[in-house]
Amino acid sequence: MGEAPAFLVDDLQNEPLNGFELKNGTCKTTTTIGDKTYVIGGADDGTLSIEVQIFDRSRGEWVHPTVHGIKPLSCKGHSAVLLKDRILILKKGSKPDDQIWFLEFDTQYVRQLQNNFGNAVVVWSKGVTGNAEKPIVISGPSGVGKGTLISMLMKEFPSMFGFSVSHTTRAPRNMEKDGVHYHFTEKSVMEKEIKDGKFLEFASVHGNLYGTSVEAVEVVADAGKRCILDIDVQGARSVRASSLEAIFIFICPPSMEDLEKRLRGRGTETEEQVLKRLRNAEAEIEQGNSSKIFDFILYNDNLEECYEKLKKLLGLDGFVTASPKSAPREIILPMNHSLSKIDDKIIINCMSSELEKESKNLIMLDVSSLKGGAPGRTRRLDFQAVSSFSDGLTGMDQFS
Ligand SMILES: Nc1nc2c(ncn2[C@@H]2O[C@H](COP(=O)(O)OP(=O)(O)O)[C@@H](O)[C@H]2O)c(=O)[nH]1
Ligand SMILES: Nc1ncnc2c1ncn2[C@@H]1O[C@H](COP(=O)(O)OP(=O)(O)O)[C@@H](O)[C@H]1O
Repeated sequence: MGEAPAFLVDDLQNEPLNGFELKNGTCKTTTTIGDKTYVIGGADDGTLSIEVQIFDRSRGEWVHPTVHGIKPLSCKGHSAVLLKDRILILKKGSKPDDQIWFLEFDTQYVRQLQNNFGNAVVVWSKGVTGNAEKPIVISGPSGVGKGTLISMLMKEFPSMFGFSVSHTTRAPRNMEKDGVHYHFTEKSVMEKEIKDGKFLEFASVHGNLYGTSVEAVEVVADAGKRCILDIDVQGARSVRASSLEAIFIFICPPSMEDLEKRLRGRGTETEEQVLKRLRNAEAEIEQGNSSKIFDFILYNDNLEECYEKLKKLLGLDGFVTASPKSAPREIILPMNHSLSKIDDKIIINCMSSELEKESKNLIMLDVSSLKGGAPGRTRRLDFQAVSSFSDGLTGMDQFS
């Protein structure tokens, strides 16, 4: 049982409204789900950092949940709306790319963490507008050409794809840069971070530890790009079992002889490492072909042909890189706003905003097609400006 200011308990008991903003100047909101009230907002130490506490009404006590995910930066205030398995948080006066957040309390990922950590768990996930697509997981034995194919894709479509930079305990190769190819790290540091739940997946591969941090995937989504993960079969299996929706592609060599030639030709490994990678390759190819993990298997015989097939399955064949569209209009939610919810539409009534000059004082946030969520960002949010309800919600401007 944790300590929390007594006045909050009184406030909670008197004001059980969802999304209610406590009027005691602490910039907190409360959201009640069953016998639990989630109190979200400024810490009691006077800072505006966003903390989460749960008041268990049936037991009359405070619960301090384990909070996962990268939490939102402090803000001057926020409003909250309860959705099915998460609370939508709209930050006031924050930048457009930092104003929509979700606190998940009953999603698949939360339940998974709850099983691992055994107490109350909540997870933050930022909301991103637009149509960012599912991440792509690429696996295959060492030397098959994964890195080469990924580089080709990122070079041809720089604004479309972003690479998930893994952590590894292996030593950097000559041309590899820390933070670009990998986050090169100490084993003890990485093990501690794994224990703290910072990794989406991890595996021991060819004698070293490799892992994808939640942050690695989130920074790509934040940049509005589609995330590419280059991970081994064990990692792919873990991601498949996680709640991160992705497309899984396995790259196969034409033969073991070709694989050996490529691996030796690359000249980055010692003889001992080459032999270890070749030994592991047989089992990886076997699993890649037989397991149900992968949606697609591509043979990388002729590089150009394989690349064309990869583009085709990603829907990029014949894709002409379009001239950049005019930047989407951005809106900043005003400090002074109120919320209501009609089915899957959140109506934000702006008391004072730029939009008022255009006599558009309502913003509608459509949450009907939300995708993704923790670990990773929550995608497919759609903002629209509405003049008033008398419009019948027609004639709306798209903001995403
Ligand atoms: N599970 C997992 N595997 C990874 C990760 N990053 C890289 N790998 C895999 O680790 C293996 C070795 O990678 P690396 O040492 O860069 O050698 P390469 O495969 O020869 O390029 C490859 O199968 C990668 O796909 C990760 O974050 N998680
Ligand atoms: N289709 C291909 N034919 C011949 N060589 C290839 C082909 N694809 C990749 N390579 C070469 O094989 C080596 C290993 O490729 P790389 O992309 O580093 O593999 P991985 O990332 O899977 O370990 C590199 O020297 C690369 O230039």
